[in-house]
Amino acid sequence: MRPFDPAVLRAVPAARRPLIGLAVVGVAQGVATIATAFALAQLVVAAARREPVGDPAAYLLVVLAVRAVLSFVGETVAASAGTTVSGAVRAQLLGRWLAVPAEQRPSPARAVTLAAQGSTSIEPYVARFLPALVTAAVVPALAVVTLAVVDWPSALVVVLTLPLLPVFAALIGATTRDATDRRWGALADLSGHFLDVVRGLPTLVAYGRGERQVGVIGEVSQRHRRATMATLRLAFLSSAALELLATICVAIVAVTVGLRLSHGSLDLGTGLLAILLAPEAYWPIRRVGAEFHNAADGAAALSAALPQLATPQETAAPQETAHCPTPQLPSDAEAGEPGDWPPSSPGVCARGLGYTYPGSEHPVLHGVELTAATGLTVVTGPSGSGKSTLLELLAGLRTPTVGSVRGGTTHLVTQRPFLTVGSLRDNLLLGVRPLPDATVWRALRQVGLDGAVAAQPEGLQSPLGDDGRGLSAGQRARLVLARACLAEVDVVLLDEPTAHLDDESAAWAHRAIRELATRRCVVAVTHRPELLALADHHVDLAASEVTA
Ligand SMILES: Nc1ncnc2c1ncn2[C@@H]1O[C@H](COP(=O)(O)OP(=O)(O)OP(=O)(O)O)[C@@H](O)[C@H]1O
Repeated sequence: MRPFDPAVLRAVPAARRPLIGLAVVGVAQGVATIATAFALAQLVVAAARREPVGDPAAYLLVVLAVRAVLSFVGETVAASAGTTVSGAVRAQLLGRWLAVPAEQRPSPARAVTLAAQGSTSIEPYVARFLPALVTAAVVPALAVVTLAVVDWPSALVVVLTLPLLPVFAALIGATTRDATDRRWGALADLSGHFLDVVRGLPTLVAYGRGERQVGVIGEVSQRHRRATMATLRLAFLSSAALELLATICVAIVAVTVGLRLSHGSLDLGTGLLAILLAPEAYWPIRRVGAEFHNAADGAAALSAALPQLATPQETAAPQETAHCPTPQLPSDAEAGEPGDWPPSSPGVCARGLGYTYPGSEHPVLHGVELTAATGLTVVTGPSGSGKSTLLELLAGLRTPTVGSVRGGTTHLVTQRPFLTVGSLRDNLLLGVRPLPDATVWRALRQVGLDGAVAAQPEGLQSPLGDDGRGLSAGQRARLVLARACLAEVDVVLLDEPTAHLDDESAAWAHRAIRELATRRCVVAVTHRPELLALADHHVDLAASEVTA
């Protein structure tokens, strides 16, 4: 975890302008700070010597006005930079995770933590810590150079004592890093556990195990609380330590200036300037130390996000590849090289397909051959034989360990299809271009859901809760089947589309799938013999062979 990693500028292009803006304002504020010390010293000297104070006072007012304007601009630029960068990181993370195969994505718990709280914590890091870092880089240097010109003994004291602050800050930072890492680990555990519990809550309640989770979540939360309190204790202690050290250093400068003033070896103006400039050399570094604790989460989140935002890793080359003919059955002679295959060509083809989950030693799929064109291809096999994995490979969500997949655009209906808060219409057209109501009703009719939707007072505009709340499991299954019918893709992949349906609803759905297969390539995983009976092609993963 570095205070600032320039890789951010490469990985998040949207961060460049705001961060450059922060640096420019920071330098201008540094110059204005030094000018204020000069103006104040002049005014005090003029007043002490009973000289006219009009000019120095006007000069001071102008400098203070400039500082006020710069401070306003600085706060505005910092606030906008914070939201811009944190929003850009979140958007880029989500875009990247959607673009890469599942095995290159972080675990759901880590992804949720990084995209939600992690990205949010980047905001204070950019808005508060980075401006402090710029000030710490500019103001002390300007103060020391100015001191060296006007009063070199004071400059010498500052140069000798100033490095103590970063050294202390670095020592404290190293301890904070461990505490922050522990906190992040506890937070990821908490998020992951909470996500699992919320997902499995209906099952846990059904089996009377819901209450037990209260204790488990309580225990994980306590771990997170303890880690947070440890970080806070460190933050308070380190701020106090840096404050004390800086105060002692300024006092040393002040005492030496005072002694020389009383000896008459230093004039009032120079002594005053030295006393005004000395704190300016220390406070920016103190502020960095204080802000670092507020921003430690953001810095940790950014360093965790940066590798994810790096240029896409080369996906592992398949160990062996096989020629994949066009699935426009059945002529191999018509097939070009795989690279010649137009992406929008209907159908999908897998050759010598094998897949091993990361971290596992045993392949789930091995040597699967499948060629599917317009029509219905049914995949069967015992539970755990890799049917869902095969659909994810055909959809391009996973990269085959062995073999190759070629195919047109796909629409995958998983066993846990995504339904979101919104109207029925929104959910039906999710990921589909806007379509007229008549087309939507036709799709609903095909799956036998038109009656239930028409019975709702608001029809297609009827609201739906998160995860399809408001519909039965069977209605949800038919809704996502209707959505698949509306999707303008080459290949529709269905994972047990009628698993939760009664026989009558299943018959509706089977008819809809059969109708869809007259114009699309449909690959359906099922345990239902009725759907198998409608298939044009059959892939049995138990036997790992194709029968027509
Ligand atoms: N994310 C994962 N990481 C590791 N192993 C996994 C993962 N998902 C599935 N598996 C394993 O891969 C195997 C095949 O799983 P898959 O879900 O593809 O089977 P399936 O044939 O669809 O089963 P079912 O008919 O019960 O739905 C199983 O042994 C499962 O434990």
